[in-house]
Amino acid sequence: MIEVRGLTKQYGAVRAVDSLSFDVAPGKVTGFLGPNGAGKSTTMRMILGLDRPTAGSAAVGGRSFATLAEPLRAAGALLDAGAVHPGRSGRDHLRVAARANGIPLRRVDEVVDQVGLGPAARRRVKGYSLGMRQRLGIATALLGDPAVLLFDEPMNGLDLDGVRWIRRLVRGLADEGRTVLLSSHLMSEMEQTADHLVIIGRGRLIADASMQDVMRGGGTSRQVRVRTPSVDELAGALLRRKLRVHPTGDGDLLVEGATAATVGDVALEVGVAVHRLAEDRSSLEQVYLDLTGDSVQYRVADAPELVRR
Ligand SMILES: Nc1ncnc2c1ncn2[C@@H]1O[C@H](COP(=O)(O)OP(=O)(O)OP(=O)(O)O)[C@@H](O)[C@H]1O
Repeated sequence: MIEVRGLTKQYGAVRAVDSLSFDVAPGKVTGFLGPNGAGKSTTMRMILGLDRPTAGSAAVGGRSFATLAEPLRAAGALLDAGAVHPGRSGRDHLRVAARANGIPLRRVDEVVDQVGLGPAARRRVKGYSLGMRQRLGIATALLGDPAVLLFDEPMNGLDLDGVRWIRRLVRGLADEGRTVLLSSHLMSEMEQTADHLVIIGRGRLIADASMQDVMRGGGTSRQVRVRTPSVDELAGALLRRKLRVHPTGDGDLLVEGATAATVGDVALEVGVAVHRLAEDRSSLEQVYLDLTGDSVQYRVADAPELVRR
């Protein structure tokens, strides 16, 4: 469990993180989203005790991370995959980290296997591709077998196989009951991976809700596509019910702000045949753009159910 309460970070004139409060629950993948500069990395660094908050607090497993003697056992993190001594082999890097944290050295080979670093573990980090650095960073995070994991953009630099691997890895870690906080700007990946979302903008909380609720909250752009041989009749009936209807180029109708059930019921009432009926689900990307766009303030006010407190 991660508990963030009133967390604030001021850098000179810039308020990078502004009174942020949220929990990251165990057994789930929590996606951490926000535009560039929103304060995600700063928040993660404060959770890990790497940056001192201007105000507020963050606790990992009920304790302030900075006070933990062997932090890698409490929480593992991938923050900056470049932050490894380039002259060391991956394996040596892991051995140093294990020793410093009282972790048995046999864990080194276990995590090397787990992340699929293979023989590359014995080569100098200097020659690693970005993908290999990401795997090494993740191996370091897993070393202490921690209950809490923070991954900042772990998919960066990975090819499709690597991205799929991360998806399975974080899912597996959450299914084992661990707390997983994952930031990524890859919306389609987030949509497939996260159970819960914390979305921030300009250092402030925009949404803290399940993926389902966030997607429902984006329901303003929900529309239904319907195909009928009686286009005019159905369009007329829908318009009489104050629904907005647009013909598509290929003979279907798009009905805004309605569910498939509503459109189906209207068709039944007026006795017209329906050959196809489908809800166009908004993508997380669209919902995210709506939430983090310039109208953020209004959207939040419009959708208070997306912020738990
Ligand atoms: N050490 C620092 N000194 C001054 N300003 C900083 C420092 N670190 C971050 N900032 C500023 O704080 C704000 C939040 O940055 P942060 O890196 O946390 O955002 P982010 O959401 O992680 O963005 P990105 O997705 O681009 O990594 C930005 O305006 C950034 O310029």
